[in-house]
Amino acid sequence: MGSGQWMVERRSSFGNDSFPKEHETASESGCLSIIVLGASGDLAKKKTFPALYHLYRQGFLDSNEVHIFGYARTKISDDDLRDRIRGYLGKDAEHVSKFLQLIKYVSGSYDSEDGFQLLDKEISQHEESKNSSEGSSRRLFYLALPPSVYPPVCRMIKKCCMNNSDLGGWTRIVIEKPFGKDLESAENLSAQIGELFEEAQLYRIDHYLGKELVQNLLVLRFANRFFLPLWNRDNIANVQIVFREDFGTEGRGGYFDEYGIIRDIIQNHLLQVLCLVAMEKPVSLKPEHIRDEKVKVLQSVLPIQDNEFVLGQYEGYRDDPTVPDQSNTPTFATVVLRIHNERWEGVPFILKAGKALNSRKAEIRVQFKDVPGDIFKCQKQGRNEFVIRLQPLEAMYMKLTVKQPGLEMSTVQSELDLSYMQRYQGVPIPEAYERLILDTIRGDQQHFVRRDELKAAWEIFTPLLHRIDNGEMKPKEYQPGSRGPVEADELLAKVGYVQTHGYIWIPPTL
Ligand SMILES: NC(=O)C1=CN([C@@H]2O[C@H](COP(=O)(O)OP(=O)(O)OC[C@H]3O[C@@H](n4cnc5c(N)ncnc54)[C@H](OP(=O)(O)O)[C@@H]3O)[C@@H](O)[C@H]2O)C=CC1
Ligand SMILES: O=C1O[C@H](COP(=O)(O)O)[C@@H](O)[C@H](O)[C@H]1O
Repeated sequence: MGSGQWMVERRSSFGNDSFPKEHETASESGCLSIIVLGASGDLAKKKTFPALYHLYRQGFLDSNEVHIFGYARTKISDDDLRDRIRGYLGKDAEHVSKFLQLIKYVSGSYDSEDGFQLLDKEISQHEESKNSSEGSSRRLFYLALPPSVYPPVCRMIKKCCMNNSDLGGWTRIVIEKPFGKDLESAENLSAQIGELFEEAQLYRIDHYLGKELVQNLLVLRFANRFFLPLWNRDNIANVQIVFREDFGTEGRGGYFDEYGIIRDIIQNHLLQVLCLVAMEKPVSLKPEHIRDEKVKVLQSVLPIQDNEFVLGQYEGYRDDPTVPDQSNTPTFATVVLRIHNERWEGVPFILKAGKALNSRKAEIRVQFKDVPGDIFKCQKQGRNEFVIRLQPLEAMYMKLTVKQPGLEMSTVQSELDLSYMQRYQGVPIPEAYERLILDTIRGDQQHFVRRDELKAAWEIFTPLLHRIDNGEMKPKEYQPGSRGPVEADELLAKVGYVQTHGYIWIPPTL
């Protein structure tokens, strides 16, 4: 699908221009209701409400016009909900308690009209209390719920909770991943939701797109002359996009076992990062132009080869009582993707993700080819590598060979280092959810996954996932706290990644 098919909402304050400009928020005048569905759950408590609190603290949510509603089946009072989330908000008791007063809880089921009619009544009362003219109010529904209930919840919202939008008001829906389990189920989900809402009303959130250094990727690539001529198959040997966690499934074993590491991390978070690393320059920064380019890259990915992936499961994973004893679910995977286009033919994109490994970090490693005609005989010391550390300790560093300081003419591996903590002292880096929720209020879909993008992403992984689901693949066992299965390192070497021995990047200290 091309950009022409996507309807843009009339009152999207920033969606169509390059960078959001703070002053443009002033044009949003109707009162704003933010409804967190699944308010009793883990994501709501740990991410959604804290993000809303931080936006409130920074003045992006004005208490004169915003009200927040929690909705779930659990029967609790407003104060019970406030007590559940208080501890996740911060230490400033006065602001925390003012924020909590903005929250009201409504209990109801996800598939019957009673609860949603009650919710609508509460929202309308809030809108009336703010003298918001009908048609100008804004309603943001955040589905912090398991995907199985998205269709009934969307039907109920459509039936009971829509507001008029004739004076610039809107109703928007934020949907959490996983968006389906394979191509068919994702398309099915998209079709059901698509019958109810326009694409411009749907915000499929992938929180990796809200991370500071992920948001920096397009600037880095397209605003710096350094990178333009180098960013291609002539110079780059391979690209790794890596996610590691040093803990296991931690109480989410039941959820995780149904999905596995490919659906939980690789098909969404890492693939989104790949798109931004590999896509061509968009015509402009309009969301549709960017998303058009992302779709093109995804559609250029070749089928995954049998000898280009390794699956793993950490020892002890099945001890979790919510995980079946015979579970085949991978907690680790390395998958090599090949992009069949002029820029990337022959360059392996290695996506690696694992739970219970030896460290917690997410990074992109762009490894350059060897310098031809090595007069310094320095090639064995390692290749140039450009590393973008997404977390923790956001940084970009470029591993390069320099003369060893001193009288001798010898070479050593060193780095050009842009560590954010040192370079941007005192500048807070916003949480991904904070930024993305603000985008939804502003109507900027740039950092959200479009329906055709989602389809193309599932097309890449569905054949492999089906083979895993059918029990055709047995993951290799690895020790918790290790690098993962040794076969994964062997695969890396086979596709051309050259590990630098004896060099470790040490984040600078203040
Ligand atoms: N937790 C996390 O860190 C992350 C979560 N996500 C995604 O966000 C969404 C919410 O996640 P999370 O908060 O962890 O999920 P939870 O399992 O905590 O579910 C959220 C709420 O949904 C209701 N619920 C749970 N199971 C069902 C069910 N089978 N049928 C109907 N309602 C149910 C419960 O509320 P009640 O019973 O009160 O109605 C629950 O409090 C999911 O799609 C998840 O994949 C994405 C990234 C990270
Ligand atoms: O979506 C998910 O992400 C988290 C990791 O997020 P991060 O921002 O801490 O890197 C992961 O733990 C979880 O399994 C997954 O569902």
